[in-house]
Amino acid sequence: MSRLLKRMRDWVSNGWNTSGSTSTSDQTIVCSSSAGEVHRLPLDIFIHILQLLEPKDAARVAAVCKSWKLIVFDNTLWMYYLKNQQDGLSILFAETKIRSRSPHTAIRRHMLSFMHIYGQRLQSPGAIIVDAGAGYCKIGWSKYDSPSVRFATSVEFGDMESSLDHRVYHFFETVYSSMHVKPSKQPVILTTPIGLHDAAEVSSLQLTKAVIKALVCMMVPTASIVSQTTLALFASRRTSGILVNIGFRETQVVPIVNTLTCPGVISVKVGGLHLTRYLRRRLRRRNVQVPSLYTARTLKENLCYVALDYWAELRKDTKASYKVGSEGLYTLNKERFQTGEILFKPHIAGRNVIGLHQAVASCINSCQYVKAKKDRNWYKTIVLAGGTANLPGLAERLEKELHDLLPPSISHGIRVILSPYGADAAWHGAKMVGNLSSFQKSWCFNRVNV
Ligand SMILES: Nc1ncnc2c1ncn2[C@@H]1O[C@H](COP(=O)(O)OP(=O)(O)OP(=O)(O)O)[C@@H](O)[C@H]1O
Repeated sequence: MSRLLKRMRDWVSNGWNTSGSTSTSDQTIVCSSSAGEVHRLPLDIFIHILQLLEPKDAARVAAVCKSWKLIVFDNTLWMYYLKNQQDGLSILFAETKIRSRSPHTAIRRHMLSFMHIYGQRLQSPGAIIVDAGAGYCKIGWSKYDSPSVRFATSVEFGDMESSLDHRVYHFFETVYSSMHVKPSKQPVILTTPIGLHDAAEVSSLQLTKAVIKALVCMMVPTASIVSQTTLALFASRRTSGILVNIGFRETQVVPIVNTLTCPGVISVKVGGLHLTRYLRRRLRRRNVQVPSLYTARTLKENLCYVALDYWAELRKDTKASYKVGSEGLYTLNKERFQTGEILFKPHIAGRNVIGLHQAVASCINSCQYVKAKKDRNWYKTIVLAGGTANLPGLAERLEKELHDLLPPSISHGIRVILSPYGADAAWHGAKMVGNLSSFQKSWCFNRVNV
């Protein structure tokens, strides 16, 4: 095998195929004599040898003869190369399921040339992703592994006294200067809703206009604006399911079918900030002084979890400690699971809203008759995203509550899945979109500088 591989590498590096045609006498000699032993190999072994070559070398091998060209151009080889990259499964998912923004123009797999897709992905400039959540903004280039810059969104939207246009412009200036890129060099993907601190005062149309104005002023070449929840679902390699985003100030339960949000979205005004405040209040009641919300947040993120059975948990010793910087060691007991409990019983934190399990059950009831392509039970997959979804035990508890709440005919087969990316789920969904071979053609609906 290694001898054959070496010979193939030699053919490639000696430039037998530089003309790109199979009709020269030299190339005929390659096919009929030097390549003779390769021609006798079973096809799968020949493909395996090709897989050991660099993709650019495999592409050159195609010029040796017609039968090699057929094998090299076949999708099997290029799907292998795509799958073997970092995040290969996500790349294949993206290129086959979300190439087109509209699910109605989905292209069949056998009509795609994966060799072409591979080449286009190499040439793609990627995109700057701006996921401006209500609490935290995550920014990075789509070719990075994860967001490279994070900051509190409200801080960078600037002075509350200045005009909306000015604040949005200031925000994008911060984005580009922190990324050290010129706005005119890269397309941008912006997730919605944009977490402008006082968004209630501003209509989404006003905000969109201000965003487009800022991007035009900055000469951004193209832009794409996509919903956070749809992107978070993509990040778990799905196009249908119920996406539960536990955000900064609220939780959204969003039914998505074949990439489109369908009626039945439920918003509950409980988010990570409420859990942090509740933990701080409970600790103060025990005379534990927590100087800042930042400290409470750190304790929450490092010590809190969700109990599978709340009443059984109360009978256990659940003490655990955590050192917060120079402030010292904090010891939490029941607060460790009582904090997350407000997701299911918001009234204990003084919030007059329904619990997470009730919101999800209500969403399931309202959308279970919507049909998804090839998946009758799409609504039985519930994907948890957002920072608070990282609380250990949350997925198991929600699944248990749903089984208790819904009739067996509906609850049978329900699965609650944790997004692999937590708070960064929307960013990672945007990364899939921004690196697509079809990104600029299919997803950038607006050439903002014309
Ligand atoms: N490991 C963790 N455990 C518990 N909570 C966490 C963890 N990591 C992050 N969080 C919480 O998640 C919240 C922020 O979530 P996220 O970044 O998803 O919000 P956002 O994107 O700004 O909000 P939105 O989705 O509403 O726009 C914070 O309250 C943070 O404390």
